Amino acid sequence: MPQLTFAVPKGRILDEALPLMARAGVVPDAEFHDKKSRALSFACEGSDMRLIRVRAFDVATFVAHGAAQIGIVGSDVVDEFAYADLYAPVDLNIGHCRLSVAEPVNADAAARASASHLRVASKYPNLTRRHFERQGIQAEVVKLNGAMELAPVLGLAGRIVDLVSTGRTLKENGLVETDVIMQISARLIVNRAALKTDPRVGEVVEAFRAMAAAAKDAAQ
Ligand SMILES: Nc1ncnc2c1ncn2[C@@H]1O[C@H](COP(=O)(O)OP(=O)(O)OP(=O)(O)O)[C@@H](O)[C@H]1O
Ligand SMILES: O=P(O)(O)OC[C@H]1O[C@H](OP(=O)(O)OP(=O)(O)O)[C@H](O)[C@@H]1O
Repeated sequence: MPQLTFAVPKGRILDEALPLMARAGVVPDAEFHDKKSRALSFACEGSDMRLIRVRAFDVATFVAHGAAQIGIVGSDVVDEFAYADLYAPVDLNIGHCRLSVAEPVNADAAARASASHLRVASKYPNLTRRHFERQGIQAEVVKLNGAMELAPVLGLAGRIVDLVSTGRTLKENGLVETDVIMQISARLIVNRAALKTDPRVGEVVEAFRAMAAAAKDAAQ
């Protein structure tokens, strides 16, 4: 059997995910923690699994295409892509935030209510379009990869759709949250075909399921 590949995101979920992974038996080798290392692929202790560290959106792409069989990623990314080949069986209860619409504090509420078309800056074009479609509004999405909060001030878009946790970033950039589109947390994801054909994938899912259930019991 070829080596299993587990994809993790480089960003902020990783610190919270590593202790959960360890409880499920997935422990990267020492090189993973070496800040000077330029390696992107790492061995795991006590197993022949390989860990790859990639950008959050790319975790879903690697897993959906079967290049990695397992991964960890925010449900924002899972829902934005909606890949048919990707299955998200375990809520890891970390990386909590929400996807929201925001606009300048001093925005004209009357103009907003009558708008049938608007321009929105977001890293999530599909979720953004879908949200406004449900309200009968055709949204033109300007795709940005970060610092969405700058778009209204600079006239790039009237509103933004972005992740919010404490709300500090919105506040410090003169924006106010107007709608919550969805609550988000990190998920274990697997490639559906790999889950069907490779028993090792199911074993990893069960280990994470048991770990998540034990964590939930401990929290109650
Ligand atoms: N403020 C936040 N609070 C909690 N979780 C967050 C927050 N921002 C993002 N997340 C979660 O963490 C995931 C990764 O976010 P992060 O900001 O680390 O990546 P990124 O900088 O957008 O990624 P990349 O650099 O690959 O584009 C998001 O997809 C989301 O699920
Ligand atoms: O509500 P808050 O607690 O302020 O968090 C929200 C911020 O966190 C995320 O950005 P991040 O810090 O990951 O930077 P980036 O996405 O712009 O790289 C998100 O895109 C917001 O900008």
